[in-house]
Amino acid sequence: MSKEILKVENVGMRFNLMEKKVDNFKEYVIKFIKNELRYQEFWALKDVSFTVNKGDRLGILGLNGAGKSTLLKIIAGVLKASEGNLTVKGKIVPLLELGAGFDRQYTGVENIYLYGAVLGYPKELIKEKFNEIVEFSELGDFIHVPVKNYSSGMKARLGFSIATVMEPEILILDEVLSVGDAKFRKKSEKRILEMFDKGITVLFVSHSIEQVRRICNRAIILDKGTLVADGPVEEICKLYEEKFIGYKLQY
Ligand SMILES: Nc1ncnc2c1ncn2[C@@H]1O[C@H](COP(=O)(O)OP(=O)(O)OP(=O)(O)O)[C@@H](O)[C@H]1O
Repeated sequence: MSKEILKVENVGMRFNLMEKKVDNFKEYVIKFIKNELRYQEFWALKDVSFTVNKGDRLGILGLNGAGKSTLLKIIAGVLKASEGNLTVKGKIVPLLELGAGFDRQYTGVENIYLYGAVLGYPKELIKEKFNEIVEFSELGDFIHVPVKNYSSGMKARLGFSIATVMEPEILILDEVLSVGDAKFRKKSEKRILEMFDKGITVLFVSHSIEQVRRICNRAIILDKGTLVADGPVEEICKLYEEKFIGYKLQY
């Protein structure tokens, strides 16, 4: 019998958007004191419900601004939902904005420990996996250089190497298979595919429908913050191509 690992129930996310533009912090403070700040409510997600079973590889489709990243951030615990419930039964590793958690002043070596701690890995475990992380990142001597001197691809490579060295139960991938150069992309996709063989659960956001078809067994569609379809990957991708993109892609 399939085991439920994630349950999203009636989740909603409200952002408060400033009605008028505030140019600087001083103006913000003055308006705040005078109680002149006016906000407009914006629901990025509304009443979203679905469940994910262990071993499911769920693709999340939707046009720009549909709410995909917001949903993943809520599941990862980066954002707190304004309403609804979330039940997670397993260790999550979110690959959202790779390297976003790095401290620019510190070297790659120092950031391995820092970022590892952010992901909840014990220090001993990071020590044990240290060489493997450095080797996979292919940064060579740059591992001793402050991260502020890295290119964006180098940061993403180090972030990916740290986050995937341990095996999580749920892996969240937000457009991360498109980072780095072609060689690293191939290598990172191989590492992810190896994790799949071990029955890992995956939540996957990509604008590449071809990649969703290749990686996922199930998919959902978000449209302006609402879940509008949920089913087997082929059926949902076809629906998305017809109803949202307006034509069938060649792949
Ligand atoms: N911190 C925030 N404050 C206000 N609005 C936000 C915030 N974060 C996201 N939004 C809004 O929520 C909506 C959903 O954004 P989200 O990034 O989840 O979309 P997405 O489906 O991931 O889009 P894309 O495909 O372009 O990455 C957008 O309209 C966005 O402007």
